[in-house]
Amino acid sequence: MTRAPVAVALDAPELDTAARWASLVAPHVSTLKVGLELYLRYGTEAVTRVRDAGDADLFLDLKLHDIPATVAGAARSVARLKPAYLTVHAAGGPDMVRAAVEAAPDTRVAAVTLLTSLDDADLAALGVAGPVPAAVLRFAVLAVEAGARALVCSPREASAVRDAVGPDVVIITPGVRPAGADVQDQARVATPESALAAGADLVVVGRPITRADDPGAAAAALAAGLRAAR
Ligand SMILES: O=C(O)c1cc(=O)[nH]c(=O)n1[C@@H]1O[C@H](COP(=O)(O)O)[C@@H](O)[C@H]1O
Repeated sequence: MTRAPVAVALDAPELDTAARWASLVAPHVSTLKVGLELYLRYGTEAVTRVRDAGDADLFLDLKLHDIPATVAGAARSVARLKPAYLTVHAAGGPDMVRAAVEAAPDTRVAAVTLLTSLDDADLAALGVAGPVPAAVLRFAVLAVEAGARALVCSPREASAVRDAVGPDVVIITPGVRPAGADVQDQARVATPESALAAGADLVVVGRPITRADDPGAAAAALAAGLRAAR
């Protein structure tokens, strides 16, 4: 059975916990995501342990955002780990995105458009021209023109982003919640089924799976829901 196009966000303070989650969910999902919480504490050991725990693609979510030379150096530092995906912030600008792409040729650099925790009021307060869907499209197109082969946006923008960037760019959507689940700090959310229907290739789900009583069962249920919807 093919595994569901889901990246489980292994956001835990302890590597043992993340490795346990990885082994429970990996039979059901395509991708395991190591983010800042784990990587800043454990470094490359986090990647090695998660890989050993679960056979799945590795998504390294470091959200790099700095001047181009610094991001190139950072991307080079982790490129040897050969993650399937590495995130950078599109807001760093096209030169920065290009620097990451060139420094990590064997990895799909994924440009984060606008964090899924932000809404129109946040954009106004930050002085970023909105509304959200227009800003996401702007960042998406700039990042793809700079060489990004993957984009991160919320499911709500996925369809417009797909129309703008074509079929070859991988669209990744966090801000995903099964119907009725607590949205927590996410502002722009949708269900996993509607994210895929809108054109997402990979949905990112963290707490609804990892904080469930049985993360393996939660991942299996989510995967089954996606299969049924397709
Ligand atoms: O790059 C990401 O993965 C990301 C981008 C974004 O805009 N929003 C977002 O939530 N994420 C990540 O996706 C995961 C969402 O986790 P949950 O809210 O627990 O499902 C976290 O690991 C976030 O760091």
